[in-house]
Amino acid sequence: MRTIDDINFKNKRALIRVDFNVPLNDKFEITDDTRIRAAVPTIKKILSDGGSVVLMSHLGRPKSGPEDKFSLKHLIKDLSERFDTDVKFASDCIGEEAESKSSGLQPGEILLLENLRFYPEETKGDEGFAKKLAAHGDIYVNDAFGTAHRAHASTSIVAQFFDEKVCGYVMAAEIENAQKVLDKADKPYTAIMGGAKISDKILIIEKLLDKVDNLIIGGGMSYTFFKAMGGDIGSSLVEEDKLDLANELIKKAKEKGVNLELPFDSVIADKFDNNAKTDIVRNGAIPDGWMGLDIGPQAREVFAKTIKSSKTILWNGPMGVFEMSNFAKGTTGIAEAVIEATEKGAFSLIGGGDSAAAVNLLGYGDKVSYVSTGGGALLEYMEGKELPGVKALED
Ligand SMILES: Nc1ncnc2c1ncn2[C@@H]1O[C@H](COP(=O)(O)OP(=O)(O)O)[C@@H](O)[C@H]1O
Ligand SMILES: O=C(OP(=O)(O)O)[C@H](O)COP(=O)(O)O
Repeated sequence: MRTIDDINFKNKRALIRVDFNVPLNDKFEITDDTRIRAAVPTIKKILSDGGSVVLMSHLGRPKSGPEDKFSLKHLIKDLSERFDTDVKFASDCIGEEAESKSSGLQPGEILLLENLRFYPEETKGDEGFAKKLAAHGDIYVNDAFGTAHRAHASTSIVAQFFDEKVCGYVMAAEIENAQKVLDKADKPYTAIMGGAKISDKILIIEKLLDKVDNLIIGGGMSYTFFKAMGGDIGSSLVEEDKLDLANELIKKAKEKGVNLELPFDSVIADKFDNNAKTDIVRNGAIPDGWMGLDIGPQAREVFAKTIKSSKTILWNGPMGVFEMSNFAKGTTGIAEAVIEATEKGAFSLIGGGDSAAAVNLLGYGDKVSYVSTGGGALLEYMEGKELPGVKALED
């Protein structure tokens, strides 16, 4: 795959697909800038060549058109400070305003486009929409590893409109690092999955069962499994149409001799609030009106033991709603076990927007082997899949 180092960007406009899907608090402040920080060297190389930069990204999962909370305008101040320049902004990613701003860019200037997902055409991979995006640049750069598993207009379809298409430094480094584990994972190999994007990530489990010795499932992901086994989960997060698949996966794990660990207990709450009333109960026995928001103390202990005896660890998805301090113990406990294993020589790979945020928030970012900007993308790569965002650069 060609990289930005193969190109001199002098007087060229680079259209860069970045993954600036960063967590924001209720004041729209960035709470973890890992994904932005990661993209800085790519942007700086292009600017120092004498080129200009058009940045495009999604933020969150807007359902129907523009929504203020998903606007990329919230990132302008951070980017302007970071690059010590007035980053320009187009309040629509396509159309006259955006085109006039991108065509008027001077060397050294940066333009940020509004959230691509304000158009359903983005996730549908619409060719007409991709062509309009392509008009913003002379060279296409994909540096959005975190979104490389999506065959969307800006991550994959757009590439066909460029003679020059290359990957940025984030993409190159992520692939190189993930490849190392894919080629040789020392055993015992343990995958830890959690988080909230159940419908996406549960599909990855089957393939991972061929690779790992232990599979730990915690966080929001676990309740679909408990419901599938006939347990009571109250109003915990669940993916109703994945119950059969969950049972199937439990069976397959047994057949393949993989040690599947689900959390024995949960910290439950009577509402989705840090100040909610809480209790600790056995999983599968959550009363109506209560929801599981973190793994419980017994689960922490059992999971930690497995993790500490592992030689390769792949973790995506927090064990609970770590953003609220009362539901962060599970994620903290697991992070500490991962660090202990790493200190004893294990290779630990942690990925995902929120997982990276959790690890950095705890100040553990430099104590694990590698923090990836991708969660779903990393898991799909580790399952052996070709990522559409990477394939589009090779075609
Ligand atoms: N039990 C739970 N109930 C609801 N949300 C949860 C639960 N456990 C974890 N989460 C949420 O999952 C989110 C992260 O999920 P996900 O996007 O899949 O991870 P990542 O971004 O690391 O790939 C976090 O915001 C966290 O609050
Ligand atoms: O946050 C992301 O993925 P992740 O939650 O797997 O880390 C990426 O920005 C992709 O977002 P998407 O899962 O809404 O396509």
